[in-house]
Amino acid sequence: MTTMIGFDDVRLGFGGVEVLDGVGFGVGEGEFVSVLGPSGCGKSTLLNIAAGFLRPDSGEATVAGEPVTGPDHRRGVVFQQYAIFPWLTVEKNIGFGLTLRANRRSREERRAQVARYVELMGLQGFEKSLPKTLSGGMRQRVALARAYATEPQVLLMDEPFAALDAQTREYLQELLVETTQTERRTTMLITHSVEEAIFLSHRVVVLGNRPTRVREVVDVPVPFPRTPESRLQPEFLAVRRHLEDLMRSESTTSARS
Ligand SMILES: Nc1ncnc2c1ncn2[C@@H]1O[C@H](COP(=O)(O)OP(=O)(O)OP(=O)(O)O)[C@@H](O)[C@H]1O
Repeated sequence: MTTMIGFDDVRLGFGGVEVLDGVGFGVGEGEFVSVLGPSGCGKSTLLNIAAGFLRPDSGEATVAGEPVTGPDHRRGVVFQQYAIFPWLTVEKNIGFGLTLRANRRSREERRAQVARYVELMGLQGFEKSLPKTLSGGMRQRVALARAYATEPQVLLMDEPFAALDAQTREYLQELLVETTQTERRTTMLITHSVEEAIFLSHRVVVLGNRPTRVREVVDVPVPFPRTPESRLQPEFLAVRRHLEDLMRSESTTSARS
């Protein structure tokens, strides 16, 4: 499998405190990989390195085989806080990336692409709405639609559902898992939720405590298509138990140190 997102011995510290201590793993083409780890272990830092917002002290991140040296419109990023423009309507937000030079499309293509992602994210009827009139869950659907609409090489998602209530969060996980089954974009997702990581991913990368390395990479043998019932399958429950044990042992280690 071609590696689309790669971390090779990535090290980074802040003000003399070592955070990432030689992190290495890859995300294959079309793969969905979640990154779990104790609070403050450097998950967001890792994502920011892949996005080109931060440079490692040593080691390298690559996207599609090229070293990451700075931000690039071919990477779609979704954050916890709504990364959408409050002054643009839903459809203008979704189409925004398609007006930029790197991803520019004709007006017709833009219209078709926006309509496609409005539909995939269930935003029909809200095309002309402004973000302030939408619920938190709908705003995140706009952010996802905008990230997908440019058909990026890779998608990088940092806790996209963390600010949402439990029910909305589950609904968006279901919407995202459906989308990934039709879109197959290489995706790296940062999350605190074991359940979310399993439900969405082919594999889960577990990071350890600072100074941080990869503790384990866990395959998720839950078949696709995934549905709400997948959460009850024995394979799902077995992976959940394993990941919860790993996370628990990491938090015990950190409490002792
Ligand atoms: N720009 C920065 N300057 C100084 N320290 C930073 C900076 N960014 C992150 N850190 C520190 O690096 C460590 C890792 O932060 P990061 O946000 O990547 O962790 P995280 O695993 O995503 O955390 P959480 O799970 O709490 O969201 C933390 O101790 C944080 O305080």
